[in-house]
This record gives sequence, C-alpha cells and structure tokens, in this order.
Amino acid sequence: MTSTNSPSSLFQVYLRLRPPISQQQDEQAERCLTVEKPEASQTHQDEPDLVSVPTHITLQPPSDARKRGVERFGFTQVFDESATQLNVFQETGVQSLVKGVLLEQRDGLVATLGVTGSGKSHTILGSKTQRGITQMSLDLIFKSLASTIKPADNTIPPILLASVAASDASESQMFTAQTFLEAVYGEPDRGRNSRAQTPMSSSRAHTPMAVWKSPLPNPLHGAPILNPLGPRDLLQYFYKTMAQSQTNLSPPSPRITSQTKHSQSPKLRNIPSSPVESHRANLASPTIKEPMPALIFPRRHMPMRASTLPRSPDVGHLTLDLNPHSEYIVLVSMYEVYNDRIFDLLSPAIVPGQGSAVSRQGATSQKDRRKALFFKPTEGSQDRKVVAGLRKIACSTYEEALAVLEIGLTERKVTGTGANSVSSRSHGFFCLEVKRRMRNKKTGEETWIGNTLTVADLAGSERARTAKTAGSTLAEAGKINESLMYLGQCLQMQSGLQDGNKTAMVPYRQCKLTELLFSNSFPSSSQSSINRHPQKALMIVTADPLGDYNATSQILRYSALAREVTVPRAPSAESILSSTLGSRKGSGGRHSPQPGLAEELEKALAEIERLATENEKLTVRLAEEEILRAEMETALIVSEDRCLLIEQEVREECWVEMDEKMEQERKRWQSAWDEQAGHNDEHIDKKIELLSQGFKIHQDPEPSSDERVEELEFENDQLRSRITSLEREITCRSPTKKSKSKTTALEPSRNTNILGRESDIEVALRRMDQLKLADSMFKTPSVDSPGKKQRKMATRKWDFAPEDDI
Ligand SMILES: Nc1ncnc2c1ncn2[C@@H]1O[C@H](COP(=O)(O)OP(=O)(O)OP(=O)(O)O)[C@@H](O)[C@H]1O
Repeated sequence: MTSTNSPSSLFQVYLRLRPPISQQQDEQAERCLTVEKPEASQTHQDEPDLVSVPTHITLQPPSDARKRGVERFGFTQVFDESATQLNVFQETGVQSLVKGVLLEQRDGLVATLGVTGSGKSHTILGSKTQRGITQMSLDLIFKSLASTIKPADNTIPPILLASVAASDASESQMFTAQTFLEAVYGEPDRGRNSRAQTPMSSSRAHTPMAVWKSPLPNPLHGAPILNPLGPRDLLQYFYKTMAQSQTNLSPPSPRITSQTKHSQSPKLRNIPSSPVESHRANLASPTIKEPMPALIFPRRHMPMRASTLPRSPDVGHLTLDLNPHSEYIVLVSMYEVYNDRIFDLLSPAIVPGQGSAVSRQGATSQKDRRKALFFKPTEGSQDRKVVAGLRKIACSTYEEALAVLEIGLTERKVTGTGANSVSSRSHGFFCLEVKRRMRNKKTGEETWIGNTLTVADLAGSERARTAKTAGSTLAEAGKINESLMYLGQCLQMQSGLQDGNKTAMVPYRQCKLTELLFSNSFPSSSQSSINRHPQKALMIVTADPLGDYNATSQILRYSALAREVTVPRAPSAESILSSTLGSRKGSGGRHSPQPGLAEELEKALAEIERLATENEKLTVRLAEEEILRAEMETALIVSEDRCLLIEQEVREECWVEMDEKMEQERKRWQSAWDEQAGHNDEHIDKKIELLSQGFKIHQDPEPSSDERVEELEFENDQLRSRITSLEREITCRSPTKKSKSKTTALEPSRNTNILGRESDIEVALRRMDQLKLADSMFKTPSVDSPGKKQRKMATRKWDFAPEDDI
C-alpha cells in the first residue's frame, strides 16, 4: 500500500464520516465502514510526537452481497463520526492554506467530494448552529486582517477599488459589497449590518439577473441600475470627475502612480463616496458622454436574522500575525461548473424583457442564457490560469462577505431547481481573494497582488443515471458522472506519481472540473514566474458509514490515496484441529492418538493448509477482478451517457438540418408555384384581351311598327297554310272524325277578326300534338322487342319530364 502521507501528492485527501441523523437509522442500517485503529507510526503531520491519527478504513461488503473481498482504503487522515467542525478545520490544515494565501503568496484549495447526503455541505457551509469551513476561513481572514483592513468606517472608496481593478489580471468587474448588496436588497444600510442568513437557509432567489446598458430604461420595476466599476470605467470616471471638479490630473496610465492615489488627499475630497453616487454623478454630468455598462438586480426580500448567524466554532485563537503597515482588500467571487461550463454566480442571466423568475429548466430548455466564462492564462497572469470575467465583490467585513456568499448560494440553488435535486447539479466554487498593495520602490508605481483560497463543493455522485430521461437532465447527469470519473482518474494518478511525472501524467485537461482543480497545482515552467508557488490543495471526502455500499465504495475508490483488498482469514485447519482435540481432551479426559492416524491427520492438515492458501489467493484475485469490473461498469455508464448525449446532439443536428432543407424545399416550391401562377395569369389575360378584341356586340335595329305588322302577317299566312295542310292530312287519315274535326277545325276559321286568328292557331297546334301522340300509340310494335318498346316509352317519358328533373 502506498504511503498515505506522501508530501508529493497534489492533494492531501481526508475522509470524514457522517454521524447517523437519527437513532432509528443507527439501529436499522447495516454499517459498512470501520475506522482502523492508528498504528504507532501513523502520527499527525503537524504534531508528529503527540498524536496518532487514524488513516485507514475497511469497507465491508453487505452480508447479502455476493462474496466480495474486504477493501481497505488509506487517507491522509480519517475523521470518525465524533469529529467536530473545528477538528476538521484545524486538522485538515485549512489554517495553513489561509496562511499560504496571506503570507506565502500561495493559492489554496479545499474541495469536498462524496455521495449525496454524506455531509459535504455540512462540512463546507455548516448548519444553522455550526459554521463550516468557508465561514471559519472568512472569519480567520478578516480577524487576521483586522488591523490592516481600512478605512475605519468600512466603506471602500471608489479610488481604492479603481486601483485594485486596474491591476487585476482576471478581466473582472468589481463592486463594493455595499453597492452590490444595495442592488440586490435595495437598502444601502442593510448590507453594513449582518443580513446574512445561515448559508444553509432554504430561501430561494427570484429571477436570475439581467444586464443592461445604461441609460436604457430599466425593464424591471424597482431594480436599481448601478455602476459596475470595471477597471477602465472606474479609472476613466475617476479622472473625468477630477477634471470636472478642480484637479488637473493627467489621463490615466495603465498603472496608477503613487501620487494619484492617496484617498486622503484634499484634492480628492469631492469624490463621490460610493459607486452609486459616482454613477448618479456621472449620469448628471454633461461632460461624460460614454454610456457605462450597468447592472440590474431584481430586489430580494430576505429577513435579517443576525441573531441566527452561527458564531461557533470560534477561530479567534488561530489568528495570523500580519504586517500592520500593509494594506489589504478582500474580494469575494463565486462560480459554478454546470454541464462542463463555468458560470458566474454573482452575475445575472441575460433574459431581456423578463422580470419574473426564470428557472434553470426554463433557461436550458433553449440554451443556457448565461454567458460561460473561460479558465485561462491572461495577459496579467501568464503562468497561472484564472477564471476570466468574473464579478468580484470587495468586502470590508465578515458579515458583508457572508451576505455575498448567501446571494451566490441562492443563485446556485435557483439554477439547480430545473431538475429534481437542488445542490448536486453543479460544482460550486467560492473564492476568497486577498490582495495586498505593493509599491515599486524605483518607479513609484503601485499594484495589488494577491492569492485566492478556493472552497469547492462538488456535486454528489448520486445515481443520476436513473433520472436521465432526456434533454437537460440527461446532460447534467452525464456531465456529473463524467467529471467525477475524470476527477477519480486524476486523484489516483496524483497519489502514485513522483513530482516530475505529474504534469504529463495526471489527465486533468479532460474536463473543466479537473482543469480548475489541478491546473495551478504544478510548479510553473515559465521564467517570469519565479515567485509563483503551486497551489496547496486538500480534498475532504465525506461518507456515511450506514449509507449505500456501492455508492460509497465507488467514491472511496476514486479518492483514496491508497487501496488494497484483503480477505478475511478463515480460521486455520491446525487451530480447528487443536481446538477439536482440546475439546475432546476436555470431555474424555484421555487422549492417545494412534501413530498411523496421526500421520494421516498431518497429511490432511497440510492439504487443508495448501487448499486454504490457494483459496485465499483466488479470493483476492476475485475481489480485484470485481473491483476492476465495477470500475469498468462505471466507465461503461459514463460512455453510455456520452453516447446518448452524442446521439441526442446528432439527432438535434439532423432535425435542424432536415428542417432547414424542408424550408428550402418549401421556398423553392413556393417560388415555382408563384412563378407558374404568374405565367397562367398572364396567359389568361392575353387570351381575354384577344377575345375582347375579336368580339363585336351586334344589336339589331328596332323594327318599325309597319315592318312588325308585315312580319306577323307573313307568319300568320304561313301558319294558316300549315293548318290547312294539316287539316287536309287529317281528313285523309280518319274519315270517321272528318265531319267533327272539320267542324272543329273550321269553326274558328269562320271567325274572321284578327283576334280570333291567334286562338285558331293555338287550337290547331294542340290538335297536332294530340295527333302525334295518337300516332305513336297506335304504331304496331311488331318487329321491336319488349325491351326496345320499354326504351321507347322511357324516351317519351324523358321527353315529357319537366326540365328541372332532367
Ligand atoms: N458531521 C455532521 N454532523 C451532524 N450532522 C451532519 C454531519 N454531516 C452531515 N450532517 C447532516 O446530514 C444531512 C445531509 O448533509 P449535507 O446536506 O451536508 O449532505 P451533502 O453531501 O451536502 O448532500 P448534497 O450532495 O445533496 O448537497 C444534513 O441534515 C446535515 O446537517
């Protein structure tokens, strides 16, 4: 087993066991973790002569599980359930990390890793009664800086912040806590007192915040627009204000010289006391024309509960001695790694025109609206990677810092509500940066340099895969599993390698989480960074001894500095035999084995011994194979998640592509259709034109009355002659009806007046029809078939049917 206290490890790894939440849980659950008693040689690193600390635990598989080997894990130190928050703070060496930040120009990093519910947040952020590592570190920093942190009224003047911002290498935006808290809560004085609730409070934020350019109208009611105090803005503003009032300062150089920056100078008395005032003055000033970017925060309503702020454990006795003549400033920033991207927790999501709450789910239903930040070396930080573009809040009191922390935590919670779990959807990073004013003795230029203590609360390795349905939930679960797997690989590599190999061998560039945790752990290779020390880091792994065996063993395998598999020794055959013989002796009082029997017994014993050893070896191998299999299973799950993600992305891409093609095709068809319709219209228009040209409407001239009379007389004559011919015909055909018909036919002809003629004609026509009908009825159907006759009748019917029916 490798040494668990290797100074060459990039991370010191501690294990903390969580006490049972209730007595019932303690009684019912099966315990899988046991802390081994410390060996004499295992002593605490800071107090080698005094304390022996436990460093190993054994993980016992549950009784109902298949036969598995007992695993033994080694850590820098193991804290059992009785360990207090202060024990953990002191014995993990967080104090030495703070010392590194304040005095040794060394970054520090504390991270917690563990299964959901194992106590990560409790360790890092505490509870309503107990402070966590973050609060204790903050308190220690502020207590140590008490004599140096100025001014006395705790108001950071803009000029001071401007000079800090000017020398900041991370392209950040800086606010004073007063300004920031005023933006969030709307009451300038509340932030000065302790507004901070316990970080464990369950309050939820409203809307992720929106950034707007001043002087655009504010779309959110009651939300103030504030000066963000970017370095350039601040300096520009400062010099412009100076010029406007009474000073004759020259334009700013990138570095601020000592003569320009004495806030106590009488020349600077008219500087607005806060950035809010600065901004108001700026807006009021006719000489300053450039619109400055501004920030909108939806107001929050959180009850002030100073009395509930936990004050214990107290870390006053750990205070560090600093040079009282140095000047320091504390900057708090927070970010989270969500879906392998970095987001600022103190910056709002950009949701223009939206004043209501926007959940993470809502945001991710399209794309995450927040701007992802880069972790990179910058112009001012060539050899050290920084998260660029963060919002940093300058805090002058412990309470202010806690209030800012509370806001960031609330943002993290809110953004995590898209799925079911709140805290485990992202890895949270809280950065406490302490900068010291430095002056170049030769040039008189001054700058602020500093280091950061980062506290990271990593997402729990819960069974996210059971919740991976689709979309953002799937992506979240996949990314968490993936990042934790890479972290496990890095931790395993870092503990087993010598210093020289580490940069090359630790695979920390695989995801954002490992990049953030490991990038600054290696000594810098650049010439310019002779003074930069690699960061000092520690990992606190939390575990519930009564929790799920599989999840716990996976985390322990990822994180332990050393690991081995042991098999519980079966009682040896000899001991069984001797005990059996002993018992026989005891019962019978006499024992005299025969020599042949004894020999046989010896042989059997030897054989049993051999078999037992072989069995033991095989069991160890089996256990190792089991572990390998479990690791492979994890890798497989991660790969499956990845495949699903890729598949989903490909599907989405295909969908988008198909949509585009369909749209193109639709447009093509539409234009062809329009073109064709145009042609048709043109064609028809031409035809109509041609036809209209060809048509000449002819109207007969109205006949004169004489002509009309003549015409009628002519018709009359014709009809009369026709009648005559018809009468003649009738007379020829039917002699019996001759006289009658003659009488009937001739009767009207006797009527000689003109009116009588018309009725004669009518009568004649009616008779003709009757004759036609009679004629057809009397026709002999000799040759025609009945079918034909029927058809004829039908035809007649057809002839007589009213026109509408036809
Ligand atoms: N050392 C401890 N002493 C007392 N209570 C504890 C301790 N550790 C954890 N707890 C309690 O256990 C519960 C779960 O702990 P916590 O919320 O810290 O888990 P977590 O690992 O952060 O879970 P998640 O990943 O879901 O955020 C809380 O109620 C917490 O107060």
